[in-house]
Amino acid sequence: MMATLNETHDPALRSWVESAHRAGTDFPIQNLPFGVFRRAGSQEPWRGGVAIGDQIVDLAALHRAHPFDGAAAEALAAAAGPTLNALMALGPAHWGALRLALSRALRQGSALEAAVAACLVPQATAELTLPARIGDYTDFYTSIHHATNIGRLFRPDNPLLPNYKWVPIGYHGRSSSVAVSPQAFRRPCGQIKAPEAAAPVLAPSRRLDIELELGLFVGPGNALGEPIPIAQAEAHLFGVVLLNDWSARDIQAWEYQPLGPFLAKNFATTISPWVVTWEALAPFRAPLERPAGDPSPLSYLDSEANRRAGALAIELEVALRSAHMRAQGLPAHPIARTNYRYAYWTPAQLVAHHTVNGCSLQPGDLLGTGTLSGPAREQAAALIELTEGGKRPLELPSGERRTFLEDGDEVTLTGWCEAPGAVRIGFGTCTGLVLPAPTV
Ligand SMILES: O=C(O)/C=C/C(=O)CC(=O)CC(=O)O
Ligand SMILES: [Ca+2]
Ligand SMILES: [Mg+2]
Repeated sequence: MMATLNETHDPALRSWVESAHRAGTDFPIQNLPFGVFRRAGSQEPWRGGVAIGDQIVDLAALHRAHPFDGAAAEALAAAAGPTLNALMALGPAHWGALRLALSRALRQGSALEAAVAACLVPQATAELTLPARIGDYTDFYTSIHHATNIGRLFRPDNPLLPNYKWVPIGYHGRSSSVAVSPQAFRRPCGQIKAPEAAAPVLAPSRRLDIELELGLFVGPGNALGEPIPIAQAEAHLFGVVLLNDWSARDIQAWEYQPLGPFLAKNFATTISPWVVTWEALAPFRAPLERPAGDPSPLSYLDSEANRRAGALAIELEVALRSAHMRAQGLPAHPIARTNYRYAYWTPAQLVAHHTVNGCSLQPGDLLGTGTLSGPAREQAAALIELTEGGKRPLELPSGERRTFLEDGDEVTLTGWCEAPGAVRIGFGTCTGLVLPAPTV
């Protein structure tokens, strides 16, 4: 089941919220992403909101005004609380009804203009928190370019493992350390063993890296023991955020065999606060491109619809700003640019695979796509690839050089979608700041 184009995607729609039409806005009326917010510095309850232009529609306040009926009203009630789990649990019919009702209410000429205008909060006065209580977090490995590049560094003799083209590889991550942007976190300490050393030491990571990913928020779950067929997989996806899977490469290199990443990747994972809904992404679907000669996936991972339009074209960028650059007033410096459409496995395949053994997903679970490197060198989505394992430093506009992250570095991910006949929509930003390690 794939979200299809409808009146909410019409590029001709105009909102009475003027900032929704400013050039370059991430949040035109065709987007309408969901988040959880309150006024900054207040003790107000957290509640759901929808971004439009530079404003937030306060969904708790709107719910009290009872503007909608039926499924839209039920979905609005579910979105008024301190997490979006209840909304995510409802499924595409409810999500679509609420999106349509909000789109109509925000259009020029709407009879609900005054009622909705009374519920607007400027984004500049708000703080955002995690959109959902994340029960479980899984991180996949869907870029074959990343898998090949990093595999070459970790396993020179065997870069791309033979299972890669058959099975969507992933690992179970840790939801307790997923936080919303902007996140400041301490450089992790861990066991590190230099190649020539006889024994490891406990020390702050010196190879702290980023991973530019997307996060998929699960909607309705499946009962334990009941796989989700690929044809229904997308009905279980609520929406998409930017995700930075901060990674300590020196800790990782020593600990990861044979069970995979553990403490190298569970000290901080930053996501952007606005969840761009699955339905808002309908104009930006793309075919799944696989090199000729690659094996066809097993049938539970394959469908005509998935081959034709299972991928998503989302443009992604990483920018770095050091403490020195901030002091000099220099803007963040783009270091990589890529696109989600290069992924080897689609979101529907990830859902079908994750549940094929009967594993249950629950509303608010988070699936990381994996590092989204593209085929070209400047499309590498982690520093370990961009700098060839730390051998080719990047030059920053401040004159500094970087292999891995230094204390005080701030990394910002951005993402957006553009297509002919559609209005550009964006994801906002996902920013994290590296603080010095604790003393150990
Ligand atoms: O190939 C490896 O051993 C390690 C790979 C990663 O560090 C990447 C990982 O977390 C999955 C991903 O982001 O693609
Ligand atoms: Ca990752
Ligand atoms: Mg992580």
